[in-house]
Amino acid sequence: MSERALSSLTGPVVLVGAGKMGGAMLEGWLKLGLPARLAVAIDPNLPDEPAGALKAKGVDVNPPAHAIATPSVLLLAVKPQVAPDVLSRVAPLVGPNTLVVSVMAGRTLGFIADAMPAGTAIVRSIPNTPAAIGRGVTVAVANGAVTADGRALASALLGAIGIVEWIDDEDLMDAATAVSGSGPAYAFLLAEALAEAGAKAGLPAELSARIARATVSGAGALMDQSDLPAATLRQNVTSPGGTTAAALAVLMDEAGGFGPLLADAVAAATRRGKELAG
Ligand SMILES: NC(=O)c1ccc[n+]([C@@H]2O[C@H](COP(=O)([O-])OP(=O)(O)OC[C@H]3O[C@@H](n4cnc5c(N)ncnc54)[C@H](OP(=O)(O)O)[C@@H]3O)[C@@H](O)[C@H]2O)c1
Ligand code: PRO
Repeated sequence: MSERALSSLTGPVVLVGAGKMGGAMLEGWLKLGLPARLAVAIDPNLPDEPAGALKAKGVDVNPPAHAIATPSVLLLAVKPQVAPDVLSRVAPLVGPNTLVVSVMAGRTLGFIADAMPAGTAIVRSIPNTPAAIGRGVTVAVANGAVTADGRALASALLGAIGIVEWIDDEDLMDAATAVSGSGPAYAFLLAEALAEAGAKAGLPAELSARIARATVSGAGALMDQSDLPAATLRQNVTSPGGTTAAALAVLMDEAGGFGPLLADAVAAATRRGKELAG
């Protein structure tokens, strides 16, 4: 995190919901220089182990509300389904200079604004779990109350855990959630399904799982380090008349292949995001 971003923090960064996503983000910020004295985590039923790990790093975990200074940043990382209750509880913490950053799928800027004091600066974002290793992708949109400084602070915080793509049209958030927010699950499912397919083809199950996992992560790493388009990397594997071409004839079938299946999956996730808007 840049020194400029850190120095703009006059109050704490308060994390509401220290689960998988919020916990990974806080971890990333601490690693990148956020002083633990500026980190507060609110998660009333956080199990002893993660709570102890945060406390050991100096994070203030579940302090009484009256002991929390007005936050510079309030990060909302609870499940969208509990948002109405949780937002009404944390709204009194918000001051005129607090930047509220949400990572909740579906919940709109308007919904969050309605729960906060009038004029609150809000960034709605959707990160993904590779954030835990600094390789996240976050898509973000700001409401009209976010100043240039607020956007720079959000960029620094979200950029500390990977790349950030700002959009102006909030209507695109549910589709972005379906692609990059949920996307890591599709890649992990590919590794699982490839392992099962290898076992069905006669490989010992554990060997199949090992080589499938290493293949999916190796292909991702190759794509990361290459400037070539994904299609070219695919073509580089595909010898004319060879084994890959035989597999791709199935996977690239226009009616039943990967393309239409993934389009259906992304459409389903996009619809679910709109339902979660409430
Ligand atoms: N996981 C992802 O890949 C991902 C990606 C992008 C965005 N998101 C978004 O991130 C948010 C959290 O998802 P997650 O996967 O991290 O879920 P999670 O692991 O369940 O984290 C949510 C945390 O919030 C806690 N919580 C519940 N009620 C609370 C309250 N009143 N005050 C403070 N904390 C409370 C939960 O505790 P209990 O377990 O005790 O209920 C849990 O520890 C969701 O809105 C999701 O849409 C997730
Ligand atoms: N995980 C959250 C969900 O499944 C949001 C994107 C990834 O709803």
